[in-house]
Amino acid sequence: MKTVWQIILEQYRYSRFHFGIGILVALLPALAGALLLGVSGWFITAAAIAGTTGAFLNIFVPSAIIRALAIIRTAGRYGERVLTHDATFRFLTGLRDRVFSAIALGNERGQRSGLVLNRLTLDIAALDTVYLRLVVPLLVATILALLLALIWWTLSFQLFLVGSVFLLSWAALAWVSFAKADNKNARREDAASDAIGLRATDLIAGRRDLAIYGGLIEAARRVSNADDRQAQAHEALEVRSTWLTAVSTLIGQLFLATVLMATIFGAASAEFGISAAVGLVLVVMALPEIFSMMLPGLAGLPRIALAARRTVDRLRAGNSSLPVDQVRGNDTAHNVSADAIAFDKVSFRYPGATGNVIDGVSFEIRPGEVVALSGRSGCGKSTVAALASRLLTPDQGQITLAGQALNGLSEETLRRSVTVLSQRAYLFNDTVAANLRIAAPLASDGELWAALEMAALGDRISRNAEGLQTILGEGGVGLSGGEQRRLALARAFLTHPGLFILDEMTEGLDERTSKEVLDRFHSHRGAAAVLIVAHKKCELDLADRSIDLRALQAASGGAMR
Ligand SMILES: Nc1ncnc2c1ncn2[C@@H]1O[C@H](COP(=O)(O)OP(=O)(O)OP(=O)(O)O)[C@@H](O)[C@H]1O
Repeated sequence: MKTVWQIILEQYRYSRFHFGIGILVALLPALAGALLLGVSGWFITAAAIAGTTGAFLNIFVPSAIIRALAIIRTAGRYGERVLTHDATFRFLTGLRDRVFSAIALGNERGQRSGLVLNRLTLDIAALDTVYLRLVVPLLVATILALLLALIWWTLSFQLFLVGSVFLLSWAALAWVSFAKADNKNARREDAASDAIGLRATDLIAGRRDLAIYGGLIEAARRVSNADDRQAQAHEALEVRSTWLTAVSTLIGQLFLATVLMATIFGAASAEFGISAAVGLVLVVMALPEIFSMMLPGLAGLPRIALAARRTVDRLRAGNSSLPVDQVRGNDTAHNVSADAIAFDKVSFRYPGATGNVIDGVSFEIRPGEVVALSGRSGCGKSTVAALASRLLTPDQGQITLAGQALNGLSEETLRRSVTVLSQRAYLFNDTVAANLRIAAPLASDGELWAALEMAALGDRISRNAEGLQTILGEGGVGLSGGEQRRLALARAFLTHPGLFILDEMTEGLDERTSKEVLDRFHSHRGAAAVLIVAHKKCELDLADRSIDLRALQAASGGAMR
């Protein structure tokens, strides 16, 4: 529950004004609603008594008060919806920003994207309710309870005693919900939801292989099992929520009956008048409804706690991975006399691995030079490429780009200075132009056509009636593997970086197409230096110099894979 408090505190700090005004405005309709019932009850009874006894009763003041309270309640409800939702959405907007940057900085690298997306959606939806369903109703109920206790105290000690017992019963119910939240079933429901997402994705993405090897039914059964587990956990949480509502309703009804008795005795012993007694009973009638507003928040606590813990972890990891000023700095990698990139005794170990995959590696690539990185499969070539583009951060040693520490560069400078071309270049479900403008948002149509020409894709795209506005399917469907790679090449040409990193760019292409794509790249890369993770002869042929990573590791005395 500590992390739930942390999230509440974060929201309070994010905007104290919106946090406070939401609670104040939520208090108005609750207070006006309770008073409306009380004053109406008193007024109707007093009018009835005046009618039978012929006593004088000023009907104008109470009527005006009733009308004013009705207006305040209606306007307050509207204001409450607007302001509490506004406070929540403002906070969530800021939170999403920070969570997305934490994910972008790679804190959940290694986890499958479907899993990250599923958790992110569930977590943000759960945190959505913290202020609206937990903080606001709990504070409103507490403030009203204190006000009522004060009124009872001034009217009758007996009434105060009875009222306090019931208010404390509700407080105990809220405390038990906090202290004994059903975290086990919340975790079970969460794990089952993850499993459904992952298994369903596998089933859909791998349906061809599953059909070939006869695994479709088993894969479907695994999705269905996860669904059953989620339903069981969900049911257990719902049973708990139903119990909570039942106990709260029971407290409310007992409360009403007891206050009714206490006021009857109070009126009978002339402690207070009959009209005031009816008013008091009606005020109390409003309480169960006000207290029931906090039930959805209390019932959802286990899920909220899970989401809060994961979000706080993400934010912590995000803060520790790269200081914000490094991400947003306005530095430039422009020292033309320095090497395009230099590794100095760089070591890296994957989390959970037993040893360093890269161990004390040093090499440099001079401006304009094309260097091929070779070595047997699994020796760490792609890891070096990921380190060079700061997708991974070294555990030891230093990497410099144009003489500046890679770690100290802003994200913007880094992405302008280094372009990575890999076999996984993703093509979005959007127009050709939009896919290209990811690299250069301000590029004109003419520049896009020029880049397509350089990548030998101009003819293919101009054959479509829509030209640059042709929609590509998800993942670039509609273009062949070679054409998709060329589109990624055109996108890269729009960036004009100081260093290109080619990691298995021609993977999956035949020798002829690979050579064509590489030749295109070579003749239009300009003055940029190139680091190629080389698997094919045509990639080695392109290079001015070749580095054998295994030999390099052995020379530095590092581990040999
Ligand atoms: N995310 C990861 N977590 C843990 N280990 C990893 C991860 N990625 C790669 N490895 C391990 O690190 C080692 C180096 O992987 P890397 O992909 O860099 O090798 P490579 O030389 O590029 O291989 P290939 O030529 O087959 O593509 C391998 O043993 C691999 O299993």
